[in-house]
Amino acid sequence: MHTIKVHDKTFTTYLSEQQLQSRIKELANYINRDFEGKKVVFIAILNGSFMFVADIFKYLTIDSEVSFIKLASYKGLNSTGSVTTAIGLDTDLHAKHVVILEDIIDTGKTLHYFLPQLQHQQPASLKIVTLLHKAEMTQYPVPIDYTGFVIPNKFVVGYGLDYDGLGRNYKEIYQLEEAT
Ligand SMILES: O=P(O)(O)OC[C@H]1O[C@H](OP(=O)(O)OP(=O)(O)O)[C@H](O)[C@@H]1O
Ligand SMILES: Nc1nc2[nH]cnc2c(=O)[nH]1
Ligand SMILES: [Mg+2]
Repeated sequence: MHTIKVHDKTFTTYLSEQQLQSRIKELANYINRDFEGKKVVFIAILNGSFMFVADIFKYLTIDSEVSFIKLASYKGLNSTGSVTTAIGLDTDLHAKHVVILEDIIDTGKTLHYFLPQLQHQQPASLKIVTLLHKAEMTQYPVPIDYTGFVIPNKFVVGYGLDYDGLGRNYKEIYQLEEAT
């Protein structure tokens, strides 16, 4: 088991690079199958999703556009209770097939806040992909269509996910060590 230190906290390996990459390839294949012959606009939610989006995109074989938006709700280890939009949507989604790409769905607040803004544009279809889902924490209903891994209620970093701005630059995902 490998440990890393991010700020004042210690994290241990939870998902290896190999586990992540093979699951991401599977997710891409489901999307390729389900949207065969269609064009899809992927909406990537920054910052956390940047590595996931870069990797899943390499496995897509359908016509794929991408548009980035920046939402944030977390400070340190906890949800702040409010979601802010720092970079908004610049793409018209009317009658398009839209797929949201998230790194993690935890309380569900971020997407619960954002989904009505997308639905308002009346896309032809709207699906959600998340690499990680902290299922036992999700209090806001979010209709997830594709999940990489259901994970326990422990704070994770790496592979795009941060703890107070740091820790995004790892190929693996790490879990917070319990205080003893
Ligand atoms: O389901 P929720 O409880 O809303 O949590 C999920 C959100 O939290 C993280 O973003 P964060 O606010 O940390 O912003 P970041 O991606 O810029 O780190 C993550 O990328 C999701 O967007
Ligand atoms: N880095 C990180 N961001 C999150 N946002 C919501 N849950 C988490 C988590 O466990 N880790
Ligand atoms: Mg964050």
